[in-house]
Amino acid sequence: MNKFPVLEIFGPTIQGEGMVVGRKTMFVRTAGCDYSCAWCDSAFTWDGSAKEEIERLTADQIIERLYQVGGSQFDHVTISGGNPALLAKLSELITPLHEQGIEVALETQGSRWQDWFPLIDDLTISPKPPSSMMKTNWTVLDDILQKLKDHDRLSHTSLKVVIFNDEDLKYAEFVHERYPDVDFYLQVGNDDLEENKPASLASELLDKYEWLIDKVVASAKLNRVRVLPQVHALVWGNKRGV
Ligand SMILES: C[S@@+](CC[C@H](N)C(=O)[O-])C[C@H]1O[C@@H](n2cnc3c(N)ncnc32)[C@H](O)[C@@H]1O
Ligand SMILES: Nc1nc2[nH]cc(C(=O)O)c2c(=O)[nH]1
Ligand code: SF4
Ligand SMILES: [Mg+2]
Repeated sequence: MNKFPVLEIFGPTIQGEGMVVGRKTMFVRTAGCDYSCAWCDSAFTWDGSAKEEIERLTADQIIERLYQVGGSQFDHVTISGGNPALLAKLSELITPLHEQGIEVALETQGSRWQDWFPLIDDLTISPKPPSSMMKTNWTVLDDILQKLKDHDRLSHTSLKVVIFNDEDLKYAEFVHERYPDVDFYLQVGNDDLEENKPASLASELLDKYEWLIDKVVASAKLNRVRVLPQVHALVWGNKRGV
């Protein structure tokens, strides 16, 4: 059995972002990322600061832990990271979850394809805008979306771009024009990752949400789109494990 690097297993909570926002879910957060976004809200998964907390678990052990933590109060698991798409054998986790009637979602940035992507029920691909300081490999992203289309999985797929500034909005317009058939989400960027008073953060983020809504409303290139904040950040701030 393969062992997967896991940093957190938590929930049930709600999915705070994107295509299934509000859905009651458990989270499995894997360690390691091929990116290092300037504003990553989960940098502990790749910057070495939590390396003592990384556990190497088999799929069976992850499922056992999910039930220990979540009881029988869940039927949906979201795999995030880090970049879980670095892990070749995740079907070992996804297939048994499906066999137990549990739906599986994935959060990834679209830098790597894995042959288990077509198994995912709610697949969020989140290419990174200029403010992240990362560079999108369009050949790879084109290939991922083509493969999902070939597997007839576009109805289970969404694109989600985090927005911090006008340049990011231009990037989002470009992404949406390139993949017009894929459901498209714009998400408020949180640039105050140190704030530990949820109420103060929520008030800042709601101002940014209003700014983003105004910008999207004014864009002729962003029509078949949805605009969302990170609901978990509004409710719990920058707290980990929620
Ligand atoms: C931490 S990432 C992990 C999954 C994968 N590496 C990715 O980036 O898609 C989960 C989601 O959080 C978003 N995110 C990260 N930092 C953020 C921030 N400061 N504000 C808003 N969204 C953020 C990412 O863009 C991504 O959509
Ligand atoms: N509640 C909640 N929703 C989320 N959606 C995406 C998350 C992530 O960090 O990938 C996340 C998270 O960490 N918590
Ligand atoms: S790709 Fe995701 S986990 Fe990796 S650095 Fe960027 S936001 Fe963080
Ligand atoms: Mg998060």
